[in-house]
Amino acid sequence: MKQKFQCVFEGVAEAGSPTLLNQIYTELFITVGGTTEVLNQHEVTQIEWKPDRPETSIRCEDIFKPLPGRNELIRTAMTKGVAGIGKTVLTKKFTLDWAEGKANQDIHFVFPFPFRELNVLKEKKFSLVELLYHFFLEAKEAGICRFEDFKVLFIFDGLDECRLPLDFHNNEILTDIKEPASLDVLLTNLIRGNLLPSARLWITTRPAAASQVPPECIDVVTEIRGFTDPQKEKYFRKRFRDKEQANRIISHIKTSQSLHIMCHIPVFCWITATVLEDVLKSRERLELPKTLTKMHIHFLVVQSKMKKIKYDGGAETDSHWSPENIKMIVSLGKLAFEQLQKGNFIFYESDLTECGIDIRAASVYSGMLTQIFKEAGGLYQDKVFCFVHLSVQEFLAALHVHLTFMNSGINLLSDVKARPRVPKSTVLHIPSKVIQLYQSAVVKALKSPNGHLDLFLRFLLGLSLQSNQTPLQGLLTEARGGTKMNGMVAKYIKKLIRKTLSPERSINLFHCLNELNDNSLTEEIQQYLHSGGPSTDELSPSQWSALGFILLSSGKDLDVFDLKEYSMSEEAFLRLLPVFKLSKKALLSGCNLSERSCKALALVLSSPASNLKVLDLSNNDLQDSGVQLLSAGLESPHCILESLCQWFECTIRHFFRLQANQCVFKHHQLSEQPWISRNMTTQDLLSYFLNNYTVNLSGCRITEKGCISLASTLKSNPSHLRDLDLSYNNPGDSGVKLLSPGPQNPNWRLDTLRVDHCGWQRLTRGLRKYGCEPDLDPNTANTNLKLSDNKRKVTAVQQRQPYPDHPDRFGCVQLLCRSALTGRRYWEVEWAGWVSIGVAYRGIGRENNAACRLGRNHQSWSLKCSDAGYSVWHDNREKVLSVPPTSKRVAVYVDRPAGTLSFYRVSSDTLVHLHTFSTTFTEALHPGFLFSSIEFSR
Ligand SMILES: Nc1ncnc2c1ncn2[C@@H]1O[C@H](COP(=O)(O)OP(=O)(O)OP(=O)(O)O)[C@@H](O)[C@H]1O
Repeated sequence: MKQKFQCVFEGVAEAGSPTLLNQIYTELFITVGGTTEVLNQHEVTQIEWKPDRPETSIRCEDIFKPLPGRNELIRTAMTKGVAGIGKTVLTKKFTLDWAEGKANQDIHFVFPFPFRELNVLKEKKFSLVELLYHFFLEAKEAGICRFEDFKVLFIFDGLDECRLPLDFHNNEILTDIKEPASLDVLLTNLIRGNLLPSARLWITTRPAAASQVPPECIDVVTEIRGFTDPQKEKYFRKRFRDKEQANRIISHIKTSQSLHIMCHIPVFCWITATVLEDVLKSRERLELPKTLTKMHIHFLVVQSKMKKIKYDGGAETDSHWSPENIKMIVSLGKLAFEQLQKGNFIFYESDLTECGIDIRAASVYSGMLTQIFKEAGGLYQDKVFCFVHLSVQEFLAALHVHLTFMNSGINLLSDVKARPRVPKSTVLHIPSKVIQLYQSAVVKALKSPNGHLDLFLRFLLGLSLQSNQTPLQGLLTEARGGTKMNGMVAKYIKKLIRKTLSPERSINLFHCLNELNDNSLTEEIQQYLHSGGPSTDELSPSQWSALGFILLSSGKDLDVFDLKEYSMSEEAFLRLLPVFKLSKKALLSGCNLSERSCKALALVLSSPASNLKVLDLSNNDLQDSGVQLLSAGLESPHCILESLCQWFECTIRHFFRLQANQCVFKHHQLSEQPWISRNMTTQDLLSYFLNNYTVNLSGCRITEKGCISLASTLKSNPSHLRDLDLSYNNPGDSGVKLLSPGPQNPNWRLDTLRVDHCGWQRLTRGLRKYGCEPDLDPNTANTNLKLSDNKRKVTAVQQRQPYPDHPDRFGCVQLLCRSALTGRRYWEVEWAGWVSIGVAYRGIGRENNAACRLGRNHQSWSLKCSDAGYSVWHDNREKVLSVPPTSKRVAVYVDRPAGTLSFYRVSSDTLVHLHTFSTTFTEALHPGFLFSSIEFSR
């Protein structure tokens, strides 16, 4: 075992020449939790274990250790992870550590089975013991047969590559390890625990295939999330022993944000290392690859160059697309595609010959194809082959389909019989034919139950970009495609995303849009999360990180991070932290954030990479404890925050402006500020704010308890505080007394203590603490509007109401509320039919013409609601919103001093943000309602 697992084959220069696993192995970030489920929620029972948040990470050797706080033994573990994230390498490292006596020594036998190798036994019958003997001759030779007496671990790597039906529901029950059965029956019984229940099982898979195993068979799900930033660096340092070279490569990677992000996937680190080694050597100034396809194209270019120079005796200046190379790539592409379609990842010599590949030449081309020899004899008397990594097979398969279409006009994805033999020049100029190629690829990929064409699809779409075709010129007769065509394909994909697909599938389609350089990708993701898509809880951590990854690599300007645009939930915030991290301005107002987010925020603020300058945290439930955590981040020398809008709703911008470059502030100006010392505690900092600036603690759910600590903070320092805003809290009489200037507080110089709008209702979380009940004004009501007796309901009716004439009465079918809105106000409206809900200045025109309607002038703002959808109106300009009107309740929130008016859809008590107007309100505002004059509704 030691011998077998100490090497990995990574497509190094010489065929089959190995790299020592321990030399390159870099720790991976693995989290515990998640589900095996990828299809619709209701179809599969969720496994009951919920991930502990923030995520629990575990080490490779601890996969089978009981989870903290749970003593149950883990029989079956499943490790999920996207392509190239390191699943196979992880299982190898686990096995090697065990074989070397470093870990898991309680296990007596480890039997690793790559699914791709089991596939070839599909037709045969074995007993479990025979299967073990077949693959592990040592066990047979040692005469071990009572496996139930030992602690045995089976590792099944690559469930996504499994071509057995795994029919858990209909396969017969098998309990005898000596009874022969088909491999499918053997495996399903082993996994169900009927066969050898004492064994432990470890299954690895790409996420899309995880659901092939019923969730109740899995005790724990772990996810490989790839390399963290320090791990990426470690990887390159291990890879390049020469310190100088490692430094150059690392700093090079850091220059491209998306490349740096992409390197969280180990296989990219490996490809990047191979590509960059070459890029940095060459004198050409190559643009760094930023997408999956680009990366693989570069990889191919590098391999072709290597082959030309090393094996074909070519010069560096010769074209690397020599006739031999082209022939080889065409053959490899054919092999990759044909075998991928069949679901094969291991090939025999005959498969290669069929595609015109000469084995000797193939072994030379070791970067692309690695020979593996089955040492244990048995099944593999022949040489068998596989691509160095599955993603390389998927890329070459896509390249083959692309080249075939571009060079001969044949769509390999269409039905063979339906392939017309049309001359290429004709086909390539028929947009519908080109689109058909991509559409058939999308449909095929979506149909695959285990997502085995997902990556292929991404590559195929990536190859349709002209910019990606340029480095392949020489292989291609000429570059084709165009932005218009790409736009049409993107449109088709977006349509599909709007259908309810599993998150896994939708995410792959987002990846596809990213490959197509689609510039509305960010909006598409926002819309996906907002409407129709999964609830924030339904997405697994890796799906969130995929979304984050797509957003980050989309190349879109993410300077402003407005959480409301994605989802107003703490979960979404924590999951989208990588996107937030890169922003300069973060708008997190009213997003249900709590103390948990403060911890994460503090980490970001104190990170040297943080760009954040403006942070709006108003209307969240941070509370005292959260603010304490946040302060730790603010104290960091790396924090460059200039404006923390309404943090704790405190107006302390002045302080932060002082810290615009806090390093300077910390090291130089500190000494000049006698009241600040380098070791200031959070409490000291708070005192500092309180003593030096106008403080606004409005709407912070502060009670008498909070007032006691405020008072003590103020007392502990000679206070200079002049103005304290405690409005929208519930300090109670005693709290107010504690803070009020008077004989009991002789040091107070407080001129103003604001305690307006206070009361118990202000302790409600979120915006509802600003709740009010608008009172409909009958004097403004149009005569086609009927008010209920309690003035809480208005209905548009055809019969004119006998209202007396009044100068305030509207000619169009609308009305206003009586009381003007002050401060912050929140109300909810239930609607039906066609209604515009909004606010207006009292002076809005009363005539019966379009310009007097809500939203059709500069004096009013409105949200139009109808079954067809929402749109917002102001100054006669309409913006149609993409959120569907799945609920008949909307909420309106006005912060008059801040100049914001927000609309939300209320769905079972949660608010989905629809739109926010930001302006300066110059007059008193009144809620108002406009009805369609044609369709009378409530
Ligand atoms: N922990 C690691 N340390 C160093 N290199 C790694 C590590 N994990 C993966 N790699 C590199 O990434 C490549 C791909 O890893 P691996 O084959 O384990 O991915 P995978 O998750 O099994 O992918 P797939 O689902 O496509 O089969 C490896 O060949 C190796 O070069």
